[in-house]
Amino acid sequence: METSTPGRAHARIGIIGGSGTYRLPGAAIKASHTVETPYGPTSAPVTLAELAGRDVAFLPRHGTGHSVPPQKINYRANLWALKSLGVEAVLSSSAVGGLRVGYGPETFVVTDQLIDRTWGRTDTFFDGTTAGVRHLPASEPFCPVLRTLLAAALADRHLPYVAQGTVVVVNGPRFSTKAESAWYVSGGADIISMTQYPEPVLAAELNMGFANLAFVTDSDTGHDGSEPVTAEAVFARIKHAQPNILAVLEATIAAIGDDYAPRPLMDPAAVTGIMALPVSGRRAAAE
Ligand SMILES: CSC[C@H]1O[C@H](OP(=O)(O)O)[C@H](O)[C@@H]1O
Ligand SMILES: Nc1ncnc2[nH]cnc12
Repeated sequence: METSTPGRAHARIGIIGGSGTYRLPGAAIKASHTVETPYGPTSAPVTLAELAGRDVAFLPRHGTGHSVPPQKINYRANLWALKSLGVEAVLSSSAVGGLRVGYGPETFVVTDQLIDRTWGRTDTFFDGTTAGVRHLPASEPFCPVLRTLLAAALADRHLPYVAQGTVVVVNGPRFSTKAESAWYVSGGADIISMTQYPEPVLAAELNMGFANLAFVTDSDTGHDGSEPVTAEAVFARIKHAQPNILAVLEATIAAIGDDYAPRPLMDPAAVTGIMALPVSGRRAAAE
C-alpha cells in the first residue's frame, strides 16, 4: 500500500468511522494519504479505497487506535481533508445513547436534528481570521437525500431502525448525570452523542452532504431500568454491530447516484476561498 501525499487522488464519497469503525474490511484499499490541512493534522491518514464500485475516502474520527477523545478531535482538519480529495457526500457512523422509549439499545437511528451542548470546539471555517463573514443556514443540518438512502439500506436489511431522531451532543469525555439526561429529554433529544457536533455543520460549510448512521449502544443513565452506561458496554455493543454498520454503509454508497448533488448551503466562492488556504501540518491537533 502506498503512503503519500494526495497528488491526483480523488474520491466522491467520504466515510467518517466512529467508535469501533477503524477500518473498511470489505473494501479494496488503494492508498493511505497523510493530508496536510490549514488546520493541522487529521485524526489519522485518509484511506483511499474502492467500496461498492465507488472510490471512497475513509477517516476514523478517533484515529486508527481510538487515541483521540471526542473533545480533542480536529473536526475542521478532518472535513477539510475530505473536501480536498473531492468528497461531495459524507457518511459517518456513531455509537450513541438512547434517551427514550423507541430508541433502545441495538436500534439504528438516521439522525435528522441536533442540539449542541458542546463547548470550546471550533465549529466554523468562517472564524473571522482567514475568510470573510458567513452564516450557515442550519435548520436541516443533515442531508435529506443521504438520510433517505441510509434508511432504505436499513429497511432492506430488516434492521431495527428509526428514520429520524434528535441528537444532543455533549462535550464528553464523561457521560451525563441523571439530571442532565432528564433535561435533554425534556428539551426534545432522543439520542446522545459526544461527536455529532460540529461535524455536520462543518461539512455543510464546505457544501458537502452529510448524514450519520447512529447505533444505540446504551440507555445513558438507565431511564429504562438498565445499568448506567459505561465505556466498556459501548465498545462491546458497537463492536458486535460492525458487520451491520459496514453493510449499511456499503449499500448506501452503492445507492448514491452519479447525479447526487449536495445542497449548496454555503456561497461556493467562500468555499473556494477556504480550500485555497495554505496548508500546514504543524499546528496542534485541536485548536
Ligand atoms: C465510550 S463512548 C466513546 C465514544 O463513542 C462515541 O463516539 P462516536 O460517535 O465516534 O462513535 C461517543 O460519542 C464517544 O466519543
Ligand atoms: N450515553 C452516551 N452519552 C454520550 N455519548 C455516547 N456514546 C454512546 N453512548 C453515549
